[in-house]
Amino acid sequence: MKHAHIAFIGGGNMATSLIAGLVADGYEPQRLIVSDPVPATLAGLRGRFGIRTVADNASALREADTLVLCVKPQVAASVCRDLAPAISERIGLVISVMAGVRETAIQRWLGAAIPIVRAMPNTPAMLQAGAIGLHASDHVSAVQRNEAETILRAVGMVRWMTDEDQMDAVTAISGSGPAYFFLLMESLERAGVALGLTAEDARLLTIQTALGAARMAIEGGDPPDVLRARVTSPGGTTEAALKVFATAGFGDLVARAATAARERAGQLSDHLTEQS
Ligand SMILES: NC(=O)C1=CN([C@@H]2O[C@H](COP(=O)(O)OP(=O)(O)OC[C@H]3O[C@@H](n4cnc5c(N)ncnc54)[C@H](O)[C@@H]3O)[C@@H](O)[C@H]2O)C=CC1
Ligand SMILES: O=C(O)[C@@H]1CCC=N1
Repeated sequence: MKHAHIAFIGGGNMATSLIAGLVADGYEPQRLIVSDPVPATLAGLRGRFGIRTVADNASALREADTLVLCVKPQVAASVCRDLAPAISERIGLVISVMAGVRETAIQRWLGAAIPIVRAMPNTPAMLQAGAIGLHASDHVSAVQRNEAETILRAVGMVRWMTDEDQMDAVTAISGSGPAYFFLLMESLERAGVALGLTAEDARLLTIQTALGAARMAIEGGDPPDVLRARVTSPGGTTEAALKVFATAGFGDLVARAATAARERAGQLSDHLTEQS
């Protein structure tokens, strides 16, 4: 399949992750263009990937047939309104990765009846190990869904959501999720140092353990509770540690954290929907 010409509006962390994944997947860099107001950001992207860059958003659209909105939700309205006059019929698809920004709001700001697919990737997309939730409304055709899926599949595993509200849950679980695992790694590493390991040993043992556990969960076919039980010898060390987690309400804490993330996505959405 011939690759789309993709224009990324905003060249920050998420755009960089997506571009890294697409280039690694064989996308021709010349088919990718990024606009961002920060010259150093553009220079970094050019140097790293050999893609094209521009400082103003409208000129990024000149040759593009697909637009990927990668700016912060807080500037979504002004960026989309400024883009509106540059939207032509050649743009067949808009993909938004913005957390908590509804399709109807994007449609309204762009002022054009243009097919919009919402995507919620995460930063492991840069290693093509992303977890991505997608949602499209009924008026997005199968061909357009397929195109969005092809782009996002280049950077990870894709799951379609039937209800746009579920995108806030995806944001809370996998969009923000890498940060939760990094927090656990940081804490385990610190604990290792407190228990007498060198900083280097604590870090390497922690991250290799995270990789090994993730690979077992993905490749082994057994669910995490079965894998956990296998590590936990009766009366042993793991049981002693897990009792501390259970007593402190670890499961509830994780649920509360995820709920806070989902509520924040909802707040962003309510706030942005009010902007005309
Ligand atoms: N970082 C993450 O893990 C994830 C982020 N997202 C979403 O991706 C979007 C971008 O987030 P990040 O990349 O993390 O933020 P970021 O701050 O790294 O990138 C945003 C970029 O937009 C640029 N920008 C600011 N104003 C602009 C304008 N008027 N026109 C064009 N570019 C402009 C900034 O210079 C910056 O490079 C957000 O909406 C966020 O909700 C979604 C999934 C995961
Ligand atoms: O923290 C955020 O708002 C974005 C969305 C998901 C990950 N990062």
